[in-house]
Parts: sequence; structure tokens; C-alpha cells
Amino acid sequence: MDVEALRTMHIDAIEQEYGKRETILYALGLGYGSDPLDASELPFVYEGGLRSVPSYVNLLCHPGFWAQRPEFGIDWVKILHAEQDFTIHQPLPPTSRMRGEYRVAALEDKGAGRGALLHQEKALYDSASGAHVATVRSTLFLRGNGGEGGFGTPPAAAGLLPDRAPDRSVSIPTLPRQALIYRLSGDWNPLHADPAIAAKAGFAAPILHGLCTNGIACRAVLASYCDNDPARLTGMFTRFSKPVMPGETIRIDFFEEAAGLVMFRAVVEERDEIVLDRCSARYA
Ligand SMILES: CCCCCCC[C@@H](O)CC(=O)SCCNC(=O)CCNC(=O)[C@H](O)C(C)(C)COP(=O)(O)OP(=O)(O)OC[C@H]1O[C@@H](n2cnc3c(N)ncnc32)[C@H](O)[C@@H]1OP(=O)(O)O
Repeated sequence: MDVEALRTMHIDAIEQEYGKRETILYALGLGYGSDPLDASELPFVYEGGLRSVPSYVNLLCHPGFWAQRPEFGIDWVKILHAEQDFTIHQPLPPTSRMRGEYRVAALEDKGAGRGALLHQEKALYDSASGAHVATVRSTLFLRGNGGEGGFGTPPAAAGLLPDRAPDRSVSIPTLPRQALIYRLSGDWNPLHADPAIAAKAGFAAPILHGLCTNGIACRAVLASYCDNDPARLTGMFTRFSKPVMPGETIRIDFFEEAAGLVMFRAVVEERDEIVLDRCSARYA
């Protein structure tokens, strides 16, 4: 891996316009609309009073799967999404044009054979007003690298969940084709679609995007703590601890820690395995 190329990497600001089609497609990728009689979530998939799921900031103005580019020497097939954090400064409009300023913030070397963590940051601005809409931090686990050095200061590790029964749980099923719908919103990594690439990465089948699970968690937070009003969600952190397979049911366990702060984990019900851990959401 060329650590110096990563440290000095520059990506020009990215402009992205999105309309009702993109906003609705993203929500469909998270499974919204699965109950035609449930009017509470309809505004996320219907143009009458359309609302944006706040976690869409994760995808907007993203430079794409650049880690595949050969000049960085990253073993890209082995990349897994490790953490995702977003802070909303202004509610995300259901249609708009955004500008994203993106940088690689740090490379955390775990040692030869143990991998490396690549920390990225994106600032999202409304193109017309210049208002700062969101700050997004994203960490990739480079399983096929490590022992080659690092740079920058990684973010502090997230705290453990309380050791007690959850205050509330919500189960959300996914479809076997969930990843194939979700990828249309912008993450074209073949790991989530092509069985041959999934096998090279060590999986029996294509796995679900981390950011799809993240968006499903966001959906559960909105329904459980924000009355499905996206303007009330101010931030969310997730750590991806195990892969999710499309078609599995994700149960989100919530721990109410303080006014406006809920911690949570996600468990795949079929395997009773924790797939998101040490997570938190902030809301007003
Ligand atoms: C829009 C365009 C977007 C572009 C993005 C493109 C990428 C996406 O397409 C890719 C995906 O979505 S992949 C799907 C989602 N992610 C996953 O499924 C990963 C799930 N996690 C794992 O499998 C393991 O945690 C695993 C494998 C990550 C680590 O497990 P282990 O190897 O067993 O690690 P372990 O021995 O437990 O710990 C080693 C050190 O690493 C730290 N660590 C572990 N998991 C971490 C995580 N998830 N985040 C941050 N740090 C983590 C441990 O703390 C430990 O550190 P230390 O040695 O310092 O104590």
C-alpha cells in the first residue's frame, strides 16, 4: 500500500443534485414502504409531503469506491466498512443540490497481518446557500493491509453499551435483494452483488452494505424516538461488528441513556449475532 499517496491524496469538491427519485430510491433501499397500510413511514417513499432519511448524508457527494484505484495498492476486495458517524447541522431537504468536501483524515495501522483503519471525513454544504448541512466520518477496515505505517489522529474509540436489558427493541426484516436495491443509491462495490467477488473476500454470498444497515438503524431511531420527523435527528454513530446477509432480520436494541441520547446495538435475529455495536443517536 502506498501510504504517502493516501496521505497526500486530494479529491476536488463534488457537487450532487438529488430529486424525489433519488430520495425515494434511497428509502426503498432501506426497506421503507414494506407495509402499504403504514402511513407513518409513507412520506419517505411518496412525493406527497416527501421527507429525506437523514442518513442519506452518508452517500451524498461521495467520491465513489476510489480505494479500488491501483495507485494506492490497497487490497480492495478485503475492505469492510468499520464505522460511520454523521452530525446533522441543518435538516436535509428532500430535494436539493449539495457540495461535498472530502479528505482522508488518518490511517491507523493495526500491524502486519492485523489490518489498518482508513478514516475519512466529508463536509456537506448546501450549494445554493453555502450552509453547512452535515459532517460525515467514515472508517474502512483494510483487512488485507497493515504493518505499513500510518498518519493522522484517529477518532476516540466509542464507549461500550450498558450491561442491562434494552429499554426498547424494534425488528426490521430485509429482503434477499436488499443490497441490489440499495447499491443503486451510490455504493457500487461488487462485494454486495457478485458472488465471485464475495467468495474472494471470504464470504459465502454477497453481504449487505454497512451503510444499508446504518440506514435501517436510522429508520428505527426515527420511528422510535423522533416520531418520524427527520428534523429531530441530529446525529448517529454506528460500528459494524459483523456482516449482515441480505434477507436477514435486524433487531435494534435501544438503551435510553439521557434526554436526547440513545445508545443501541443491532442483532441479526436468525443468528443471534451482534452486527452493530457501541452505537448512539442524538435527537431533539
Ligand atoms: C458511497 C460509497 C461508500 C464506499 C464504501 C465502500 C465499502 C463498503 O461497500 C463495504 C461494506 O459495506 S462492508 C459491510 C459492512 N461491514 C462489515 O460487515 C464489517 C463487520 N465487521 C467485521 O467483520 C469485523 O469487525 C472486522 C473484520 C472489521 C474486524 O474484526 P477482527 O479482524 O476480528 O478484529 P478484532 O480482532 O476484533 O480487532 C482488531 C482491532 O481492530 C479494532 N476493530 C475491530 N472491529 C472494528 C470496527 N468495526 N471499527 C473500528 N475498529 C475495529 C479492534 O478494536 C482492535 O483494535 P486494537 O487491536 O487496537 O484493540
